[in-house]
Amino acid sequence: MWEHERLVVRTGKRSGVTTMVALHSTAAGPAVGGCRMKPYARITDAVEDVLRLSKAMTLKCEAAGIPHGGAKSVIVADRELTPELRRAVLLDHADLINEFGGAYLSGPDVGTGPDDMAVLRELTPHAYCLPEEQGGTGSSSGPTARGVLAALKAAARHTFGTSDLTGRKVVVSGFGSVGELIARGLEGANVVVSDVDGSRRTDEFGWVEPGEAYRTRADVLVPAAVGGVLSPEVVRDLDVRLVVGPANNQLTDDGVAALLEERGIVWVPDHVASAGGVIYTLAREDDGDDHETALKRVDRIEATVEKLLRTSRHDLPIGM
Ligand SMILES: NC(=O)c1ccc[n+]([C@@H]2O[C@H](COP(=O)([O-])OP(=O)(O)OC[C@H]3O[C@@H](n4cnc5c(N)ncnc54)[C@H](O)[C@@H]3O)[C@@H](O)[C@H]2O)c1
Repeated sequence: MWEHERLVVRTGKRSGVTTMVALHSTAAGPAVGGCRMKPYARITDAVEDVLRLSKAMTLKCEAAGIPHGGAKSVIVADRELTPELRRAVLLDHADLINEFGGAYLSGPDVGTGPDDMAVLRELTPHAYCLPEEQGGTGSSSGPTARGVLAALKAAARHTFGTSDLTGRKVVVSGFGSVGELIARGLEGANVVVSDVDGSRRTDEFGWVEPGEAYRTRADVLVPAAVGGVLSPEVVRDLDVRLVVGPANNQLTDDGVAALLEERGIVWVPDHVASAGGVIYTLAREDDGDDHETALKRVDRIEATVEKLLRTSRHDLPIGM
């Protein structure tokens, strides 16, 4: 069923590169969502991605109590982007954002960062998270990681009877900007990390090869890389009691939530666990909150998760 308000795909006049915006919903307010830049095997894969991610943003805003709807944009990086071409693509994308007249507010996502937002801002006011020296709040990875740790606290209390993870084995799959901060925040835990990029390996934490991360016996699994990682086959082999992480759209389809539940694995939906970044950014940039006040808003994810797990069907005895 088609449930999006708008999907616009454009080939940029400066760059010749395809970029797109999916507006899922503006029912609650202007739609927010990051701008993802990556290669896709087929253009239809990019369309599928932008549609799924934009819907997840609506769910994320709703769960976080933010008066915004969900959207997302994708830049199809189907060729090498020299600095000049990257700039041209971003300016083209800014034109596309302007076509939405403020109904779509963009920020960084996988493949883009605060410097890219500054380029967008040259042509559109609807870009968030500019570098701090340019008056923005910069990368949202810190608040996102903080939100995941808040979710983990509530989920651990629910699953293990205590939020203290001392001695518990935690696998963090995706040792990128958010994954690294989560790993560092897991004080006392036996943290094992994994990444397709072998250069990310460090003596600071244990290491597991990416192919093994989802089969490793542990207490907690933190998906912090890409989406679509929890398929029926993967869930069958999971050997953990709790899954909570920032990766967007972790399930290959909604039915996988029931499979997790059947296996007695507590799963915190990613749209709840990963909301720290958007909560913090809007608190600072729209509401004018100071840093500490905005972080307190992020910390409320703990209470949200506590309530969710108390009332959801996931509230079942652990069967492992
Ligand atoms: N950064 C944020 O504020 C934010 C907010 C909400 C959600 N998220 C989501 O969290 C996830 C991580 O975001 P990030 O900003 O840390 O991204 P990132 O690009 O900094 O890190 C992702 C890491 O995952 C690794 N990776 C990619 N594919 C992998 C695989 N199959 N197995 C293991 N590792 C793999 C990459 O090499 C990289 O080191 C993404 O799914 C993102 O959409 C991020």
